[in-house]
Amino acid sequence: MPSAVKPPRTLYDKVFEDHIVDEKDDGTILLYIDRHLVHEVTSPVRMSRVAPNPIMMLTIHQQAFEGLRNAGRKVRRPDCTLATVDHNIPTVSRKNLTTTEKFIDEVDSRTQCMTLEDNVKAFDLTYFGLDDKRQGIVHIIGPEQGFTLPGTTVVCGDSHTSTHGAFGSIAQGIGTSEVEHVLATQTLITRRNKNMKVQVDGELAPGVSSKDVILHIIGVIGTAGGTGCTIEFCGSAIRTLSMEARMSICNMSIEAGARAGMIAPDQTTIDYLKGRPLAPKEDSSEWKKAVKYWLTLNSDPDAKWDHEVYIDCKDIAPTVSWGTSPQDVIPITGNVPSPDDFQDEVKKNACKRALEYMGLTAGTPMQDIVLDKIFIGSCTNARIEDLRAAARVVEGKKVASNIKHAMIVPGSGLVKKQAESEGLDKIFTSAGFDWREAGCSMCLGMNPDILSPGERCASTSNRNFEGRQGAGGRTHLMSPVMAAAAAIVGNLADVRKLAPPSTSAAKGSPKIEVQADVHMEEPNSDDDLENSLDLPADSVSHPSSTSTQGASAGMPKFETLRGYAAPISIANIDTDAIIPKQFLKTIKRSGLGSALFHAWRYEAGSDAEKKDFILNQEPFRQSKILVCTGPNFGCGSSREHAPWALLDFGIKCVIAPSYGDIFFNNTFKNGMLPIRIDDQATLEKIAEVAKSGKEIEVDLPNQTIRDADGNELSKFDVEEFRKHCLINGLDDIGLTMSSEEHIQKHEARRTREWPWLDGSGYLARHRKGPVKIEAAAVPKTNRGEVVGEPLEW
Ligand SMILES: CC(C)[C@H](C(=O)O)[C@@H](O)C(=O)O
Ligand code: SF4
Repeated sequence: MPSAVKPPRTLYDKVFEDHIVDEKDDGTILLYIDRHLVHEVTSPVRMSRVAPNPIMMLTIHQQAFEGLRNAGRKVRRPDCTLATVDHNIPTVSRKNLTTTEKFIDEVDSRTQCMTLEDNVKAFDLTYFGLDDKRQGIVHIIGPEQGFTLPGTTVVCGDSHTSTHGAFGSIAQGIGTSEVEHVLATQTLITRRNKNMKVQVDGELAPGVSSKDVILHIIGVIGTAGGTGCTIEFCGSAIRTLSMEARMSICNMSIEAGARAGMIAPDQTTIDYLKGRPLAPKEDSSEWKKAVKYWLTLNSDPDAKWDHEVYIDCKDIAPTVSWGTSPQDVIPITGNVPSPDDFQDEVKKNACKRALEYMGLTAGTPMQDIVLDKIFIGSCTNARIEDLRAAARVVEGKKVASNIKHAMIVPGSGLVKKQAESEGLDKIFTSAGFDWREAGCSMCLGMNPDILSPGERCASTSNRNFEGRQGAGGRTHLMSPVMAAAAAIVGNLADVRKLAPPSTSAAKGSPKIEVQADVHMEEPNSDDDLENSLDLPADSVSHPSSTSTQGASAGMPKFETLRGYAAPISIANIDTDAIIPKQFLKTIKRSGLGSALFHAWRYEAGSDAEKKDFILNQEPFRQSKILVCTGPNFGCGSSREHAPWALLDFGIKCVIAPSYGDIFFNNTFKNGMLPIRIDDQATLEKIAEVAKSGKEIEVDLPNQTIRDADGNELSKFDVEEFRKHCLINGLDDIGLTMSSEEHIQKHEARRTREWPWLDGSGYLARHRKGPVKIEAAAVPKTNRGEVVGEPLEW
């Protein structure tokens, strides 16, 4: 008889299993999503709908919400969806704010924000707009409001969704196609991640914070170290950290290549959640039931790990980045490394390239590096605790005269308000800092806050990619106290020499007097609520009479692809490089081919092509395939604009040793095929054929790559479900729609076992539970044609 005893499981396994709606034999899983955060950049755009019949190729460019409208679909769980604007918005004073339209000067940014505003009204979603003091970076406001809860699944069209894993939730970034899928079905088609344990033990030294811990970890395991994994951070050092510090760590799991990061909930988690507006009411029976469940969420002692990493705190110093990848880190006491310090060729070349971009000479002491700008902000480090820690360093001192601009950008309106109530704004402004409104700001510079070419910045953000904070800009990543110290000294600096050393990460460490926490505010009445949400009174009701029947749209089929293949040999090509941020302001998915690899393809500030870039040479201008011999292609941001740009250029297939997980997923959603070839010699052989300018053939049905004469170059693996969808041009949403019964069953269990997860939006009291979707028996295009065989879940 099979034993009823479950094998030992990890925290991830436990939460994952509690969300499985349905599972297929090949390991494809339909996962229920408890919490969906939405922002303006990745929600308006919808994948192009392409009719499967090549003669009638019809491409319709729709917005995500527009796609729902056209298919007669609703947002299934408005009560589990929370939207805000953060990436595009100016961070200048909002004193004169009247409307978004008048406030945002830049046309494309304005359009993106206004499109979201229209959509949240039409679909009845909770929205924190520019005039709402709860507005802020999406990963700051979720936890702040108690929207993020332990044991939940959380998604957002944003890679740093990993932040929310600090609560013991499975929190993953998704692409725009998946955003639409979640809006329509409240589920995600996914697979199990591998389990990786990163155990950090010991005591953090003075001046060392959680940011140093995560930078150090990434330095050790590399930016592809966590590929395919959920990392659980554990160990005595992690246990002592505050929730804010844990969030900074989980936030950068994505820079470690992981799908998600998690920390088991404990008393610190529970204390943080007490009284948050969207958490169950303290001392209610729901709260007690929730706490009991939350405390069961930890890894069993004998749980099996796919990878284990052990870190001793005594090895962690205040850490800064020197290069253009988050793995390029070094203690502040070190010197700029040299290519000769690296053994393998790929790393030597990456170092050479990074030093050139960063304008650095090997051997220079890090503390001799002179700065131009300081940025304290971002979803990694713009919480109240970060600002308190930075203020302690800055108090009574002045920003160095060589610093052109030092900005503090709080993560949310409530962080800003709290900081002001503690007088932190005064400390910063007296020192010469600019005190701004909440938003993503110079973390990626989609708004006017950017670096000019050649400018060097000490930044508390999470990415130091080429051009990340502005074309030609140079970013050094570090903790808030280190950025504060750098502002005062004018160079990269060691905070331990400057401030009374303290560990900003330790629980209960703030030395500044804290007034009542304004994070707890909740609207008093429905009128208040409707005013602050900027919703017309009648919009807080009720499903319209629109049919919920969803016709599924098709995708272009992928069978055999023959064409020129462009060889590239760079490691860690991030999606910022594939398509820089200035091209993300579109509400369409088309026309992005000209922006592909923009900084590498064109001379700075002009349309003139760089002759040596492969895609500017014949016959590679006509490439249909890209062969990248460096690992971790498409790492970083979740922007689906990256596959859209490749596709629009004409590239439908990428061959590489490994990929960023979100990029890998996004390609399939667009009818593209990413192939993993992990044998380097085989890959080099394919790249050689590509380089010779001869065509290559990728045969998906037979999973074979051939040269132009039909000789086999390699076999490749592809998951059965994905292959089936590609060959038949199937659209995921249509497939999931046919699982309505399973979804309803899960929702009934959810209401029974985890009642606090229902109706958690502020508008819940007006709502009557999930919006029912009806099964579409056979997937169809939005013009009614059947696409491929229906696939049962
Ligand atoms: C715009 C968004 C897709 C992106 C992300 O996913 O990370 C952004 O937040 C970033 O940090 O680059
Ligand atoms: S990484 Fe930067 S741009 Fe991306 S969500 Fe966080 S703050 Fe915003």
